[in-house]
Amino acid sequence: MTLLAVRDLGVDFGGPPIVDGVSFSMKRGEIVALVGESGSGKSVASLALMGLLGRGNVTGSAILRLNDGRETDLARISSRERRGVLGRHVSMIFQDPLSSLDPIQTIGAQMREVLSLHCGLRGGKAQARAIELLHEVGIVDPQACLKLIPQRLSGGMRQRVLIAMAIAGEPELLLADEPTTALDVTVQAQVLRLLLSLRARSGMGMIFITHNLAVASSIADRVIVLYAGQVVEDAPADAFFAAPAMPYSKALLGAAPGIDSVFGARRLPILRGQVPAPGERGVGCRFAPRCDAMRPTPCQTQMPDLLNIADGENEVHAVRCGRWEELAR
Ligand SMILES: Nc1ncnc2c1ncn2[C@@H]1O[C@H](COP(=O)(O)OP(=O)(O)OP(=O)(O)O)[C@@H](O)[C@H]1O
Repeated sequence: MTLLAVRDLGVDFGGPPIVDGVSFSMKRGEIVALVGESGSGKSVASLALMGLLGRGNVTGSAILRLNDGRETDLARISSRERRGVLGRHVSMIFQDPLSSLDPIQTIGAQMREVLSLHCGLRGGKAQARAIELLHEVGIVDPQACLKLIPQRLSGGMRQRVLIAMAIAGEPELLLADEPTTALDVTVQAQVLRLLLSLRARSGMGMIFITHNLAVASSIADRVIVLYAGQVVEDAPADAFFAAPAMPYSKALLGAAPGIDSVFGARRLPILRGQVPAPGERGVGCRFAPRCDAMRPTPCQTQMPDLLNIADGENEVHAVRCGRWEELAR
């Protein structure tokens, strides 16, 4: 069953569009990795689809189907509605847990605030639930942790605390923006395992933004590649890692051998050239200037559509390349 349907999402801040025509769907409980080089629009697209950008900057829709069957368009949500949705139906965690936590308040005070806001719990009930949540995210001594300020915790512990806060309201959708990037590799693997176990237990869907293909292959059911503000490939993770169809995806994977677990974690390899800035995109394929398979026609003259090339009727493996069929032979 569909959890989120993003249609034709676009973002501009008064200049040329930063993100345009982004469409994808995700199912309940699915983990989608949103990958792409720096500047490809991952953060801007995800803020837009969480309703965190001004409505004047966003076009298109991001329809979230809530557990109770109601639907809400996150891209067009009012600030009043947003207060009822954030924390309860959608939650977020970011790369740097320290900047997401208040440095002078104890973890206990911050967790009680979240539990009061999103779950209506106060006093002893909030305390008990905070302990339960910290326990759930693998903190060995929750009572001691509640008394500490964030500075006293390790990076991995802080990220666990933030995850505990993010799941307090039992959201249907968690957006995780590079949540393991600042952590060392062993802790990174622990946090990924934790997120996988939370998904298994709660059925929460996740959009996982990452630069790191090893992380994506460790956690994702589906991979969506963003390039210069557009989706260029959207595929089940198995198909993506076995046989990517878009030359950009092939280049990324080809330049990052041995992707099989987070223990071999590395960031996206550097390909020649750069992602074109929003004002510097040509009329054709945006990857054409960097593509080894580029032909002047159609690559430079025509923007390829995002085409579903999956065999099965209900499957999606979409690719934005005018030559994908030739290249697959
Ligand atoms: N508030 C803003 N006003 C104008 N341009 C912006 C704004 N925020 C981001 N951009 C531009 O949007 C483009 C995409 O940025 P975004 O942060 O979404 O990329 P990203 O893929 O998340 O990169 P990274 O992985 O480095 O975070 C960049 O060219 C950036 O300069």
